Amino acid sequence: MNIYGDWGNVLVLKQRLKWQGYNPVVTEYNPGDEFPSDVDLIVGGGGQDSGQVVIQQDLQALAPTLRALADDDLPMLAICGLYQLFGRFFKTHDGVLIPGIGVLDIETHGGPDRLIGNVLSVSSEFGEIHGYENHSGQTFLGPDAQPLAHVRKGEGNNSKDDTEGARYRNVVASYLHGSLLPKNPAIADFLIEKAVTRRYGSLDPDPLPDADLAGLARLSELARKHASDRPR
Ligand SMILES: NC(=O)CC[C@H](N)C(=O)O
Repeated sequence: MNIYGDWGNVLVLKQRLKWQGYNPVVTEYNPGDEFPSDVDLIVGGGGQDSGQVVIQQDLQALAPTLRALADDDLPMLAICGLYQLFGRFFKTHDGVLIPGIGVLDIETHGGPDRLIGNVLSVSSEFGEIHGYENHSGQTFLGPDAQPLAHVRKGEGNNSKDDTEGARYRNVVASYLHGSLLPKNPAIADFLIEKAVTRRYGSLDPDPLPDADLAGLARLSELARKHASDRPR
């Protein structure tokens, strides 16, 4: 799935890998496709309730593979609608029960109101995380799920606690679109580091000239600043 610019996450991972001297190959996956036998990183976006219903059967068929890969420390990024389906289930506001794949110990209940707006959250791993949320689902973490971050502005997982997203091994899950990674390169670099070290044993980036590095850091800083100045 892909909504509110989530494809930007793929572009960021691709570009940052290229800057580090790697040659990433992106394989798009749609329901019914053959699942690639050899993957280093899985990225999935959000979707409307109807889109989640469309993919559910295929996702269930992939569940054992995805659970095994997550347990084998494959890095994954799951945003919003896919984040919900990485959990136990999403029960929509209309009462439709969409089963999840149980990578994450979470459950999601659709509410009458949508949680919409810019979000600022803080994570001990990644610092400040900026993004945009738009969901009816209220997600609650079970004892085996860790939150990705704690919300300072906005709603996050639900309107009751201040958690946002979830973490499991090298799986990063978040409600935040925008897309997430251009404004939060620390998460992109975490996923890249895990993918590359899992395959090659170590990350050995080509050094970028200082001027390029400074320019790149300035761009993502500008994006973060712009996001943080936006009203909710
Ligand atoms: N932005 C999304 O991916 C929405 C997810 C889900 N359909 C919800 O509304 O909660």
